[in-house]
Amino acid sequence: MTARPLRSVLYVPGDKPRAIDKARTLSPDAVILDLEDAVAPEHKEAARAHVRDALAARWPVPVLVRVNGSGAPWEHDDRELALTAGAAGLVLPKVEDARTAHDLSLGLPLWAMIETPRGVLNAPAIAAVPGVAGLLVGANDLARALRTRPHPDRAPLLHALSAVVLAARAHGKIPLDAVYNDVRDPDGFARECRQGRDLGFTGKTVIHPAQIDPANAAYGVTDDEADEARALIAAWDAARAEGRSVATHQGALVEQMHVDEAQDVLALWEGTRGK
Ligand SMILES: CC(C)(COP(=O)(O)OP(=O)(O)OC[C@H]1O[C@@H](n2cnc3c(N)ncnc32)[C@H](O)[C@@H]1OP(=O)(O)O)[C@@H](O)C(=O)NCCC(=O)NCCSC(=O)C[C@H](O)C(=O)O
Ligand SMILES: [Mg+2]
Repeated sequence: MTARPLRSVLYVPGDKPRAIDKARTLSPDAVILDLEDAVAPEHKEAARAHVRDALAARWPVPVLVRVNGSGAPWEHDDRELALTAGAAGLVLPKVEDARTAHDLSLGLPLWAMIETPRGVLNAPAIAAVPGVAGLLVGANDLARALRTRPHPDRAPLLHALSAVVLAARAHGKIPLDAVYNDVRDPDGFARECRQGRDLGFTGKTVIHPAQIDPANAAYGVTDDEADEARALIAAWDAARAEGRSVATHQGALVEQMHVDEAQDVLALWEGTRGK
């Protein structure tokens, strides 16, 4: 369980000051100011200036910066900006090996994007790097690199999505699901959020204001779910008080891991109340 909820993480193009201002008024659990693919080469420098200004302002949530990756002409300036201007973390695209993640863990939490076949294969080693806070799936780049074709239930990507969750969870890191490109398809978005949550992701990266509340709902906890978690814990406490090692709740076995899960649910509920 994360100390902070990360149900929705909003990408905002670094060269769009109006969108950056708007993001400050929205309710994602974190924001990524993007200097990479959302910004055309001729706008990179202006974007860096907008991002620096944005980081100087007050934000209600953590603000990460996605920098251009290794080999790009902007990589050093972008990293210097993220390090000096107050970003809460650095999002690094197309991370393919642990060495890169290690070398670029420069004092800021590193969020490694897994979006190439080599990145997926090396995801466990990348997640194991101490400075890595989490793994983000980049499904557009990954689909292109794998030569898969679009599929409504993401069947061609399922092995990679699960590999990212497995790697992150094995090392206590946070897995965040990929963006959903069609910002005018709420049903498809909700379906993909449910799938991502079922697969074990902590939250979803999003690209449009309209995707924030549905992601928060899909990855959040309802009052009924919180009540259910409390009831399960009460059943466990009663059983333990009677000296029993296991309990049942509504006919189903309850053991310590179910209680741990219920406590995670309550922590998320507490952390997102009113948000
Ligand atoms: C996807 C968009 C290009 C759609 O833009 P548009 O049609 O202009 O949206 P709207 O007119 O509906 O916008 C309404 C208002 O909302 C603001 N807005 C839009 N998007 C954002 C945002 N992301 N953050 C904050 N505010 C936003 C607009 O400014 C309008 O405001 P106002 O004028 O005041 O009413 C557009 O949504 C967009 O650019 N989204 C972000 C794209 C992005 O960041 N892409 C990069 C990350 S995803 C990626 O790289 C994939 C990954 O690497 C992979 O490989 O998969
Ligand atoms: Mg990408």
